[in-house]
Amino acid sequence: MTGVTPFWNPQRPSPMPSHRYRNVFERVDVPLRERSWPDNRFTAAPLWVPVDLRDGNQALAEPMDTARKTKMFDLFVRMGYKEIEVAYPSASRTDFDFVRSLAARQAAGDLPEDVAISVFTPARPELIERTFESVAGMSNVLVHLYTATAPAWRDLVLRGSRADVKALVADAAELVAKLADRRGPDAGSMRFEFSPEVFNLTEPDYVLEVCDRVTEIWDACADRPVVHNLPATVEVATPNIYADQIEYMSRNLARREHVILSVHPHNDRGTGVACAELAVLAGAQRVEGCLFGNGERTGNVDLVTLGLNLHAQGVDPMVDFSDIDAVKAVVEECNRIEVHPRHPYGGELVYTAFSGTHQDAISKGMIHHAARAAELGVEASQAPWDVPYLPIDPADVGRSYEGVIRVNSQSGKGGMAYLLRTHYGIDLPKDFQPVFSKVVQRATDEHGREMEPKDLWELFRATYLAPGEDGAWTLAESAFTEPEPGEHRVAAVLVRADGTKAEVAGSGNGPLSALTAALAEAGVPIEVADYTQQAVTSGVDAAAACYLRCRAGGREVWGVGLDTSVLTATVRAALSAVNQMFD
Ligand SMILES: CC(=O)SCCNC(=O)CCNC(=O)[C@H](O)C(C)(C)COP(=O)(O)OP(=O)(O)OC[C@H]1O[C@@H](n2cnc3c(N)ncnc32)[C@H](O)[C@@H]1OP(=O)(O)O
Ligand SMILES: CC(C)C(=O)C(=O)O
Ligand SMILES: [Mg+2]
Repeated sequence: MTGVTPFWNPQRPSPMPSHRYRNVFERVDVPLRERSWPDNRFTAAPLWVPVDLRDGNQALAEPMDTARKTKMFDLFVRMGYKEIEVAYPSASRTDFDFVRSLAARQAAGDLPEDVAISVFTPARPELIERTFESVAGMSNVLVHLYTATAPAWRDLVLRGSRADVKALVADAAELVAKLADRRGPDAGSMRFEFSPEVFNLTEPDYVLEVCDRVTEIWDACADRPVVHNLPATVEVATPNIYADQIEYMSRNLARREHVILSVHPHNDRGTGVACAELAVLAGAQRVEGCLFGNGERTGNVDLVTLGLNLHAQGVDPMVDFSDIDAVKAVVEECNRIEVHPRHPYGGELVYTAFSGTHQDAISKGMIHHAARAAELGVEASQAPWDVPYLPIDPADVGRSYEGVIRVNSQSGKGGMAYLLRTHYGIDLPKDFQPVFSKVVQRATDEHGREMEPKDLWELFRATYLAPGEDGAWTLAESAFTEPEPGEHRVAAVLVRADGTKAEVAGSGNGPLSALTAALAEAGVPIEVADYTQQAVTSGVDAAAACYLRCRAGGREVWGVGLDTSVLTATVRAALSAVNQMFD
């Protein structure tokens, strides 16, 4: 991209001082000229590690107490996470005590043996020692050591040269190894993780050197592989750059077969998920993140989105999201932060269409899906999913179809027809849908609000059913007979709009034509252009629905009747039309 504005682009320079920031290429040059990640594909889930109880927790205005931490930890276990970062034990008594509470639970056999407990520490001897105290007696522990390695952090925060920072890390790694040895042969198993904080802004040759030194100190081997976790602590570049950085490390790390390559993207540019996904394609085997993306500033990468992105591509995420709302409720309660209604997969509105064309497509897609499941002889929940505009079946994550279509002024006929069909068992004839849709549009334009299914039903009832049931023109008495096969007669008392009565009779080749003949005799002639009768299977208290497209005096109206008997539904539909025509 050049800075020259082409003739077709009328945009002008903004008043913002963009020149103050450096392009990432000036800061990190990854010596990778050919990459394999663009051609790689997902075939299996990486190891997911939730860091909500440490990284997410450190970003909360009110950090979690033991009760909230326990609730979230138990959720992770239920969901199937096998490695959980639980605390920064040297940071606070709360964090330390929480680890001790897990130690007690582990001793009591109340923690699954295959769940590793990770604790986080900076490269400061007294804090490392405190961290080891917190996990005394525990097994299946991961000690996670970190130090920033990027130039600005070396110069401004740690105030040391490349060699100084490497020595700081090496000393800390040695202390970790020593304290682990001191636990003795009977102590439970312990593994190690190292994070060069701000990896993504660190010179590739230097970060490789630091990581390799740690690998050596911790003597990475088949029995005790080392985790190297490469964070995008502050996201600064497009995801392809991060992928290049990860592929470079994956290709060049020493004892690669004994290194578990992990990533830890944050979301400052809003591309944390893309970074994590490309990093996995580039060789990462493990991903740290938080549920719904809580974390410092714009958050850690979102493990819900990552997991369900895999699910949506046919790859098992190996973590249970089948009750997403239960997961969300715990996360919201523990973090005291609400999940946005548009949040991928878990937001309240993400399986909902308000717009007409989307609703039409979803409605058709759902009918097709049900038919396909029947054809294959499988449950709808097991049939291949191809419903337009819904990347996954909401039922996979425990959502009902209730909110999939919601009607407002942006909606069309498909949406309201879907709601009447699914909530009230009423399947409006195709030609009738645009007619009622106009009525709905008028109402939504007027009040500007959403129409819930019950509002829609009320509008339908008031517009079409009420005129046939208690409109101004009524049939006081009626007797339908069939003296000969195919010859139908009706004798009735019609009460006119002004309250006067007329005795009328009519005959025809069916009850409806007999009735229209009688109505014509009474001065309310309607010509039936279309007749649709339908069984109602659920929703309303009626077995039959009748729809009549009627004409009179150059006008056309639809009469609708519902009843347990087909004949009464037909009579009501005719009166519905009469009352709309002759009001
Ligand atoms: C990217 C990340 O998420 S990193 C994790 C960040 N998380 C947190 O900070 C939450 C918990 N932290 C805390 O509660 C506190 O910071 C504590 C208890 C750990 C330490 O508190 P304090 O001793 O008061 O130190 P403070 O927080 O000011 O830390 C700054 C000092 O640590 C040093 N430091 C920071 N990170 C590291 C590290 N990874 N390794 C070694 N030293 C470090 C700094 O250079 C600075 O040293 P200086 O005082 O010599 O200049
Ligand atoms: C893994 C640690 C150091 C971290 O949270 C980060 O760098 O974002
Ligand atoms: Mg982080």
